[in-house]
Amino acid sequence: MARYELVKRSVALITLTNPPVNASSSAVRHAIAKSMKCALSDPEVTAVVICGENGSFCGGADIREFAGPLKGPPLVPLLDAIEAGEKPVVAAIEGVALGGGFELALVCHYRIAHSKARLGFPEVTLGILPAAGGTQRLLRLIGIPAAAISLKLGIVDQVTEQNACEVAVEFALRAVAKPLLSRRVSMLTTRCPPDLDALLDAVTMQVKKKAPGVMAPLACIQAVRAAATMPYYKGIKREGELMATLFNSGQAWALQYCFFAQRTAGKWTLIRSAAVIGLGTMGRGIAVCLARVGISVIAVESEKKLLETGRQMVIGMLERDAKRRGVSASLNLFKFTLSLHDLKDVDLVIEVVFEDMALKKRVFQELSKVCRPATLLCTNTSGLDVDALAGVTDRPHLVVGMHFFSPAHVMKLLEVVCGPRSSSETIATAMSLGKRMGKVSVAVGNCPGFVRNRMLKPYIDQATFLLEEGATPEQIDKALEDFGFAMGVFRMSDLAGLDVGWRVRKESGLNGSDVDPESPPRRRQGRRYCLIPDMVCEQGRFGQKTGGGWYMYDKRGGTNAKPDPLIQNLLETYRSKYGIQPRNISNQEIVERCLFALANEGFGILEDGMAARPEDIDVIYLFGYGFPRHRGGPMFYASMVGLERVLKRLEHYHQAHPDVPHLKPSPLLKTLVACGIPPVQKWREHIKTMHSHL
Ligand SMILES: CCCCCCCCCCCCCC(=O)CC(=O)SCCNC(=O)CCNC(=O)[C@H](O)C(C)(C)COP(=O)(O)OP(=O)(O)OC[C@H]1O[C@@H](n2cnc3c(N)ncnc32)[C@H](O)[C@@H]1OP(=O)(O)O
Ligand SMILES: NC(=O)C1=CN([C@@H]2O[C@H](COP(=O)(O)OP(=O)(O)OC[C@H]3O[C@@H](n4cnc5c(N)ncnc54)[C@H](O)[C@@H]3O)[C@@H](O)[C@H]2O)C=CC1
Repeated sequence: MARYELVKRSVALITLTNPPVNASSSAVRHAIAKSMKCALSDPEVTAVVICGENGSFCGGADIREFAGPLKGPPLVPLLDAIEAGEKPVVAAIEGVALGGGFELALVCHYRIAHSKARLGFPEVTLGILPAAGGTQRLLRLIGIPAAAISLKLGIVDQVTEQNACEVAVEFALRAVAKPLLSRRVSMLTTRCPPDLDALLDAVTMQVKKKAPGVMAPLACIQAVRAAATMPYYKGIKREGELMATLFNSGQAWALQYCFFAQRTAGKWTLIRSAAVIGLGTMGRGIAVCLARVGISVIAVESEKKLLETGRQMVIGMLERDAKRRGVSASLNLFKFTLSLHDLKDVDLVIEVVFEDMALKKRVFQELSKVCRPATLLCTNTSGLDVDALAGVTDRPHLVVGMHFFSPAHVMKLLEVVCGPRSSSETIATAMSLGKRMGKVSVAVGNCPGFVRNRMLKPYIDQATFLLEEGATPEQIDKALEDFGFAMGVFRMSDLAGLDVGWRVRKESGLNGSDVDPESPPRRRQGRRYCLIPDMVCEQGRFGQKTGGGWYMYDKRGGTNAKPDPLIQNLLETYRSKYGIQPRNISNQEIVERCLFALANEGFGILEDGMAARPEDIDVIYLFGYGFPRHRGGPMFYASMVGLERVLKRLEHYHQAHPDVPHLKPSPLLKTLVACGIPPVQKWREHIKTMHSHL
């Protein structure tokens, strides 16, 4: 609830840690009290900085605790002790410092605020008033009446654009030798206008007119009068009396109820029950994601034995997950069945059977018959046409893709695939269900591979072409890992499984019996094609799960990748068979060809209207492929390299490899260069919205 650490050898840094807004719950107050005691008693510590985690200083008291008996250290003595301490305390304010959070900042001897920080006392909207000295201290600091900018008023000592905490630590070091007396706000005298009574009477009239019958604003005016006319110790007593009256009033209860009701209302959900069809690799994880957020799940398999295996896997995953999160496993939310007829009442179905269009169509036809008319029908296909599935149902507007990534209960990304007939409500429901499951949901258009996998193809193609030309999997992976990826393309493919892509290539006629026997070597469907990935799969090497793929592993499921002489051998034989003279390939060429081809496809996707914004593509790659965050995502990276350079290099590589269409610069990239290279946030202004599929 608060982290305590020593920084710069002599500054105690207290970080409030109570997400989402670091509200000062009883546990947080307890942690502050303990940390302050440590800081004040440690001779090494010369100054203290208080800040909040995740960009929020403190959103005030934990309003949920107002409903029960008051627990934990009371705030007033805790704050008084901070102010009275003999070591300078600096508040580093980012995000919000509201209510009790602002009161905490006011007892600090100095306040450093980020320029976007929000400070204030919203208590009146909850039917109470700032009752931990807030009314007394703020007025002593800024006088009556007051309205202007915090810095001018002297509420904060420094406004910064940088990390407020780092600035505060430096500030604290400089404050060590300075006297603290004048920094204790409760010791100041309130600056009052001569006509105080008239001013407060006028404000009272206004408040009565604007909010007739509402108690809290009137109590605030009385507290202001106390701050103006009484010494601090009497003023705070008066503030407490006013709070006691308000705190137990029906008005406070009603207003606090409204605060949460407003937020609960926003969480209205259509989905209480769902079904998952197919308990293989993906179905199990998806079932766990649903149950984790309290949705009851009917899980369907095709055979008794598979159902039992699936059941055991799901239960195991749920139990491990619950243990990790310190909650009890929600096993009672599950029903396992072999019959689709059990799905007649569910709100939503996610189909997760094999990637086979004929099979999926049969499932969707059957679902149309058994599910009630309002049930949403979703597919986890990794690339099949969502609209073709919608077309076999009686409700194409209620069909949408929900494309999870493996392992589904871990990976954050969810692509919500919008078919041309998916209704806005259907898309919105899938998006909000994704959010509810803790996913980062991105709406994408219905094109082969959608966004992530469509972009992955040119990226992987380039890597395999580089293999043909003379590179090794290790060299390519090393170059990409040096760029920032946790795993290079081959190690990542071994982890995901090579058979998935192999099956997709077979289905699209790129290998197997459907290949045109007249095709020239290393060409398919009119373009360059590398046969090496198929040859690896033909040897039963599917990656980690089979103990070998692009690398060798010590056992099936092993993760320790070692270069495999067998692959080296295969590459040499392949090159000599096709008369390829291997050449030295630089890391720069590896990174450029893989990443510029990736971004180039991204431009194509934007142009086709399959993603709404470059930001969407970057988020897909950050959360769905581990693109190094410090590079911003493929589109942002392209903008940082400079679009002109990306264009030139693509032109260069396309000239060298004219049979690789993915290297041909996309028209949108050319347009952006031609119109002065706008920043990434402005690209959408140059995308023809008439083509948008979203
Ligand atoms: C004999 C009787 C004697 C009685 C004497 C009584 C003495 C009692 C002494 C008590 C003295 C304490 C004085 C004090 O500290 C007073 C206070 O501080 S009251 C609280 C003042 N703060 C606020 O009013 C802030 C409220 N929050 C907001 O305005 C917004 O949430 C905020 C701007 C911070 C963020 O907005 P946004 O980004 O839009 O997010 P949400 O609004 O959706 O919120 C996200 C999430 O966080 C929950 N939440 C936010 N603030 C609080 C909070 N203060 N306490 C608890 N929870 C909070 C919010 O509910 C959302 O969660 P959900 O799960 O979605 O609901
Ligand atoms: N494996 C992956 O990394 C990813 C897969 N996908 C997609 O998810 C879907 C499933 O893939 P996986 O889980 O990997 O396959 P899988 O082969 O592991 O599991 C499929 C399951 O569906 C079951 N099944 C088949 N027909 C059925 C029927 N009529 N009724 C009930 N169950 C039936 C099978 O018994 C099997 O358990 C595919 O469309 C795939 O393209 C999507 C994203 C990633």
